[in-house]
Amino acid sequence: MKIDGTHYRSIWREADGTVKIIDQRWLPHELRIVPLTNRKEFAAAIRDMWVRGAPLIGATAAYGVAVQMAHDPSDASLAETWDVLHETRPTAINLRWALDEMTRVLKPLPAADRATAAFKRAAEICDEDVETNRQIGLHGQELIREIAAKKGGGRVNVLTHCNAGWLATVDWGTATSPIYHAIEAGIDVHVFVDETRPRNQGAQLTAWEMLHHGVSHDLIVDNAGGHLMQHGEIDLCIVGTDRTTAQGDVCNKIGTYLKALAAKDNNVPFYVALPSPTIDWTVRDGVAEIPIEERAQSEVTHVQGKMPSGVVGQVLICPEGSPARNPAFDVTPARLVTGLITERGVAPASAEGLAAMFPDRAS
Ligand SMILES: CSC[C@@H](O)[C@@H](O)C(=O)COP(=O)(O)O
Repeated sequence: MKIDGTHYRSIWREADGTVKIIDQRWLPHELRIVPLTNRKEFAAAIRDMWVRGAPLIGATAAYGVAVQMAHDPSDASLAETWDVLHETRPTAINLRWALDEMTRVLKPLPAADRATAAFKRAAEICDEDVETNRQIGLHGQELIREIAAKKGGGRVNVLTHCNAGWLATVDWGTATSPIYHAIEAGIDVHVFVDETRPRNQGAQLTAWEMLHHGVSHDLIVDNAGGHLMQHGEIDLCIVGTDRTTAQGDVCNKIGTYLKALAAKDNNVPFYVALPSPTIDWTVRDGVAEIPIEERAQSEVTHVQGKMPSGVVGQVLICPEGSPARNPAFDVTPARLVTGLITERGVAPASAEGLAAMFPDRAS
């Protein structure tokens, strides 16, 4: 997407072969672009969230494998890279999907051919992600159009959680793609952006995206969504997902489940936008089977912001020494999900719905 007239993807390869990312830890205060040059840096970039968002984590891992293949294309190196990158973030299934895909392509090749093939496949994974998200946008746009029509062409109010925007993918975003497409199609859309504690991806990233793309929006605290729904201020919710099970349970950023409960109680449609690599066909019961990443206590006890001095830093917001818990994701059961917006269309959130949409993938 464009920032101040320049088109960016969240990850790309320069003509000289260097892989670059937007270091998202500094947004919205600074647009910092950094190269990732070796496996250690790729692992740190994913673990410490220089990049984040399930599809972008997968794309970054793919390039991480490619950079490692240029350094050491042996079988041992390929296998070790799978392990090193896979352990960085346990919940987003796109990470495993991308590592498996790179291994599938590279394993049968002679070592001497692996680096070239790896960069080619990583670039394709990025391009496929962009096209997939574009398709998600076109399907999701129709949902927004239907609501606008029901409102006699009135403004459609969308609530979103975390950042499932272009920064979380290679481009377009998942949850934001329907919004961007609807706006391009002339539909009047307003977005309520959950701040999304603890790391505030909504406040720092989604609000930044909305601002730069001229999207009408309000930043809200995480606890405001239910109140706004009770008062008819939300027409639909669209969120992303880090892993959706074969029966349609949706794992996403912590707090998503509470929004889905509030939506159900207020008859607000609750949609989840996802590319097919985010479906984990090997699991059914999301609550029982998906590993939930527990992150550092400091993400809860501190918040990051720009100080009056202009320095970006962290401040303690609780008594020093108070312990904290920090589960990074939760699971919204399929029964609370109105539909899954995929690149092939909108599927009911059920085993049957997903199997009918992806007969070639479901087992
Ligand atoms: C298109 S991104 C979907 C999800 O990955 C997104 O909603 C989310 O939960 C991101 O979490 P994060 O911890 O920032 O990686």
